[in-house]
Amino acid sequence: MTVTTLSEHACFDGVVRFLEHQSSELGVGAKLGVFLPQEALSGKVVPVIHVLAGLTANYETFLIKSNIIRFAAQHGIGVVAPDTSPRNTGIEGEDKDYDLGSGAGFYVDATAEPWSKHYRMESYVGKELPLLTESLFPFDATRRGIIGHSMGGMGALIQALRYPERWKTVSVFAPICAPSRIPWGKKAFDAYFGGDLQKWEEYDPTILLENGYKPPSTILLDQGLKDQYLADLKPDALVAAAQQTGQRLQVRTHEAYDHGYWFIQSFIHDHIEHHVKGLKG
Ligand SMILES: N[C@@H](CCC(=O)N[C@@H](CSC=O)C(=O)NCC(=O)O)C(=O)O
Repeated sequence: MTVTTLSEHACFDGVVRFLEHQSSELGVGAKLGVFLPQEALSGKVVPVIHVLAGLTANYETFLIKSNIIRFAAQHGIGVVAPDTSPRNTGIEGEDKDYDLGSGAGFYVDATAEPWSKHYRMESYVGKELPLLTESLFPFDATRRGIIGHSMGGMGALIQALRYPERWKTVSVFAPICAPSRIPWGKKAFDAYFGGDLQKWEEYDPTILLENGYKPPSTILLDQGLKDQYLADLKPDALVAAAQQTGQRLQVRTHEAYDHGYWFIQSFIHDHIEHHVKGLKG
């Protein structure tokens, strides 16, 4: 397996490294970002948090814009940041829309043509990437957390609900909670799954909760009330599903905040504390 280092940057006494490798799940070259805290550079095995970004973002966005590294460094936690989709697959129209194709993989394994060969982000972020990064760095496979924003929040919820054995802790910022009911989700699911409505249900966090899927630990969800996409995110549907099934979901709303990374920067420290309790406690 060849992994190429694209660049490396000292940061908070650790290192941010951007890498590229040939992904077996995606069938194309894939880029990612990694933060290695000082402890990991000295060979100590550390907990790790994977971060899933939203539409139009890439493998750099969350690391650069969220301020996560300051707090991950304080607690000696590694960070892994994948891209938001495969790139350069050759699928016609892949780069045409901001909400479908490149930059918009929705963290699902597509089953419909022409997407199914390369658009396998669920397996990439949930299986291939943890194994790859844990083979390269001293990241503890038994102490993995996952954070997501918007489309990535949906991805983090799907991972935590469908595969609670993979993750110990989960938290989300302004996630897409009920994709099968909103325009972004309908467009993506129609393309990636076609008319297979069973798949739509399997990748809708609200329906997963309604159907009794359980997260590994309490989900922390932060939502700004000035979020320009609030009507499409539907946190109330997720809350209702969690109440109905008695699932562990802690929701915090914030009057003044919108959808962007200024909001994430303002609360990322609480998310890291949430993960520290579960991963190091
Ligand atoms: N640019 C689009 C809107 C895209 C957008 O707002 N993306 C958000 C996530 S939305 C759901 O997944 C984001 O965080 N983008 C990355 C960033 O760096 O801001 C449009 O043209 O309307």
